[in-house]
Amino acid sequence: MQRVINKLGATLSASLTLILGLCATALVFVATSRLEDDAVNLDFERRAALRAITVQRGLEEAVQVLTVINHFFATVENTSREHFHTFTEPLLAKYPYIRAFGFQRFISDAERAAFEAERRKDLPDFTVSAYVDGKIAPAPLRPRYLVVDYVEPMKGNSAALGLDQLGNPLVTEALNLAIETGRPASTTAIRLAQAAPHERGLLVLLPVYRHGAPLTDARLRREAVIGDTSAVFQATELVQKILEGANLLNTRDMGLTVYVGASTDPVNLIFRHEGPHASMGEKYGGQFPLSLLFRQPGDMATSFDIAGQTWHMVISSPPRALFSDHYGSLLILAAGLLSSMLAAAYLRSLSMRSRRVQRVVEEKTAELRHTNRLLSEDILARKEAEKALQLRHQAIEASANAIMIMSASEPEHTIEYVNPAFQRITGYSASEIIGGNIRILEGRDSDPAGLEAVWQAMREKREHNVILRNYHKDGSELWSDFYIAPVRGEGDQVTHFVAALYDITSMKRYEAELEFQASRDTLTGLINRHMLRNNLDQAISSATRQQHSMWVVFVDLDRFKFVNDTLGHKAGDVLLKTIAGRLRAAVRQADTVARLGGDEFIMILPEQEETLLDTRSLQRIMDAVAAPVTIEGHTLFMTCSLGISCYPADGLDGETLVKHADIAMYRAKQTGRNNFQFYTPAMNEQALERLRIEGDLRNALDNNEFLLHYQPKVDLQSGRVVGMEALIRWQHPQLGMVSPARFVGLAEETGLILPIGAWVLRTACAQCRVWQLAGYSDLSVSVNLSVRQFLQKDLVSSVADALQDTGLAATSLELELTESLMMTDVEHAIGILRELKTLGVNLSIDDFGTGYSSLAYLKRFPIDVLKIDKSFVRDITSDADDAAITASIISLARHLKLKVIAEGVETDEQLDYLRHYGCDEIQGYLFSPPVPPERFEEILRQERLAV
Ligand SMILES: Nc1nc2c(ncn2[C@@H]2O[C@@H]3COP(=O)(O)O[C@H]4[C@@H](O)[C@H](n5cnc6c(=O)[nH]c(N)nc65)O[C@@H]4COP(=O)(O)O[C@H]3[C@H]2O)c(=O)[nH]1
Repeated sequence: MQRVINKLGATLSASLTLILGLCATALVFVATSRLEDDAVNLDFERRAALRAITVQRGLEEAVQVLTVINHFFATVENTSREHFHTFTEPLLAKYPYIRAFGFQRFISDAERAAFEAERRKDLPDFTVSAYVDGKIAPAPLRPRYLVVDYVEPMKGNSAALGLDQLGNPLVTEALNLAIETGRPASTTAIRLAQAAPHERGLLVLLPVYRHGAPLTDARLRREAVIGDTSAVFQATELVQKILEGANLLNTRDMGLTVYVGASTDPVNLIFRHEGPHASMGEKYGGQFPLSLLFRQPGDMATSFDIAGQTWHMVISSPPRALFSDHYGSLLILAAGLLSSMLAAAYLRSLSMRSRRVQRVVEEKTAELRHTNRLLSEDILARKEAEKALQLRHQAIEASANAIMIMSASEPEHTIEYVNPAFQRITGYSASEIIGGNIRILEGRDSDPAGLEAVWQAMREKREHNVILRNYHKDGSELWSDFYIAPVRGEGDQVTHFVAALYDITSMKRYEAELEFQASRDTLTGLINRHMLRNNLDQAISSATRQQHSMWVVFVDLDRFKFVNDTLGHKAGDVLLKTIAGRLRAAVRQADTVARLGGDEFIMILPEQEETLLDTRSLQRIMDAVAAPVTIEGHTLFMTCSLGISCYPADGLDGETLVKHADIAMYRAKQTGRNNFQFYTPAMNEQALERLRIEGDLRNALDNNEFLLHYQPKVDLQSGRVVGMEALIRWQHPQLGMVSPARFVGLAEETGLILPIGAWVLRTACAQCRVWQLAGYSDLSVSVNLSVRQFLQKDLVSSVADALQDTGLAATSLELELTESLMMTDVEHAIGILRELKTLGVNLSIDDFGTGYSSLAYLKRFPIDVLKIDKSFVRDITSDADDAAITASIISLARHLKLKVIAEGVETDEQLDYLRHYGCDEIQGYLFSPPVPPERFEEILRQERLAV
């Protein structure tokens, strides 16, 4: 298709070139031929004009000859025939085209005969004659005659003698004109009598006037005219002679026709000089088609007046010598045609050649293009490969991860390349590491198994991924996610290994931090419950391995809730942090201190070779907790209760050990707090029971299972019952009578102590009032207040309500508060106590001496009674310390003007001792245990009876 198009294009191009060439040639040719035409025409015009002017001048000159003859007549009067002959002879010789000179004379008819007669003297045949029917004959009669009188040369013209010219209108017309103008006048071409019939001549007349006659105007001239001189011109010869004389007839390059007259009427034709161009075809010599290419040559026609007669000349253009006239243009045409054709041919051949070349070029181009395409593709592929390589190289260089390339052939897998990140991550520069191997990153804690796995993978030429603990050049830990992969070269041979080392140190640190956080108690920084389990397991494992025993110590702060509720959680947190720090400081480094939550802590104290487990360590713990703590201006005196379980005796797993330590701690709580208790299996039973009764406790109040026992208080001076302490009892459906020691703590933990306490208060008040109304008006009742109750916001109002509702006087009510409760936050306690005192109730400190009561604070408490704890009373007779403490308390109370009462008096010795030291009241089994109301009433009655 392309070829066809090309071929067509070539042909078109050649044709176009030819056409263009021809057009250009034609244009040049036409322009040139026009120039040539113009030149030829100009030449023709010039030559035609030459001929015309030659003829005109020749005729005018000929007429001038007549003028000369006329002048002769005018000047020579009575000119004779001889004169005439003599005068005209040289002129005729000179102007051979003048056929004859003549003199015509006017004669009247009257004069005719005489005249004829006269002339016949010389010329016997002379007659006034005229053409009649084409023949010369005596002129018909007429008034006047213009008779040819003289004629020269006679030879050949003698026939004209005597001819009357007036019979010839042409002559008369010319004569009139000559007279009119005063100038020579010519006839048109006329047949000459003296010439052959076909010959035409001209008769030019110039009037002859009488001598001396005025000739100033036409009339005068008419009057004066006597005849005329004439010249007979043989028109054809005249023109011929004129032209020959000017050498203008020796060429036939142009035709020439001369007419006497204004038109080219053939009648007027007097001369014809044939040119070569009778017709267009002749004109161009059979080159008619070519003649179309040239501008048609025009004939030149010109008219002029000669002796009043219009002459007309037509000069035909000479035949066009196409090849001579248009040599240039034809040459241009030929050259143009030739060159166009040659150009076209050349173009065509060129185009053919060009087509061939083009075809070849196309083929070559296609091949080249194909090759180029392949080359381009190859280059592109190479470039892309290079680009990809460069990109990869740049990516590797820019990689945030350390990348190294190691030899696969070297046994130690020499490092051949490391990227910039390698130095940044490991601290080793390329120059330091290249040539070495990855062992440089290993350290004392590197995972041998992990490293060996990497080397094994390289030996087996496979990829491997492992988390390694490497080391930075500066010795710092460098955790890396290490990935290694073989690089295969030709023949699938492993030539290198590429290793990427993702620095996960910060991630590991973060993990460790998270782990730490996850293992730590956020408040205290101690390990938490979760981590405790691990530590316990490890400690158990260790103890098992070493066959050592181990203690698990459950530490519970006493009265922490009081702090938390009174000072707020913030203060509680500060307290916990302080205690945590103290606990940590109180034990060895190897020991574990964990916080379970709230105010509960677990300590793991493993036995060590050099330091065997000792209860002194427990005391150190308690002492650490007991040191005063000042928070927000409040000085707190905290105590704690410890429960200890021992591995392996009390349990073989962490959970059991903690549980048993908890039970023991609970036991410590039960036994008055601020002490430690070792776990015993019996405690376990109690704990189980505790769990059981906890559920029942919730319904006990609704089921009216509680009741109050009253223990009398006896005034030592009077020996009378002055009051009683209300002590709660739980009549459990299954367990029977349950001691408060078994459920009060639980009630306090569960919050049930509040409704229970309220019930106790109201019941006790009511009972006291009943008994007062029954006649024991001085009777007072004391009620224990738990921590929760003490911290209850509406404590004062609820107490007031109870008093009001029962009708008991406030002074008949004594509220017993524990020493440790008040000492936990003295200021707060003082505030509550003062409020209670506004009601008028009595306040006593229960269990006095068991806590860390500060005497300085004690005097600030608005209390009324100190109650010596039965633990002192119990041993006052056997323990000097207890006796001294008891005596001191009594003394202190007296000093502070407080009533002092001793509880748990069981023996007379105790009673004596107390009495001796001035104790005010006693309470104890010696007089009466706590008893139901009925029994108490009996005691009251018996006493009254005794009195
Ligand atoms: N060994 C011995 N013990 C004697 C003797 N005299 C009295 N007791 C016991 O000593 C305890 C005195 O009560 P507490 O110190 O207030 O100690 C009370 C008190 O703290 C608490 N409690 C009892 N009733 C209530 C109550 O209604 N409310 C509150 N918050 N606590 C109560 O339970 C604790 C124990 O109460 P109880 O078992 O009734 O035990 C009573 C009583 O039975 C004696 O001579 N020898």
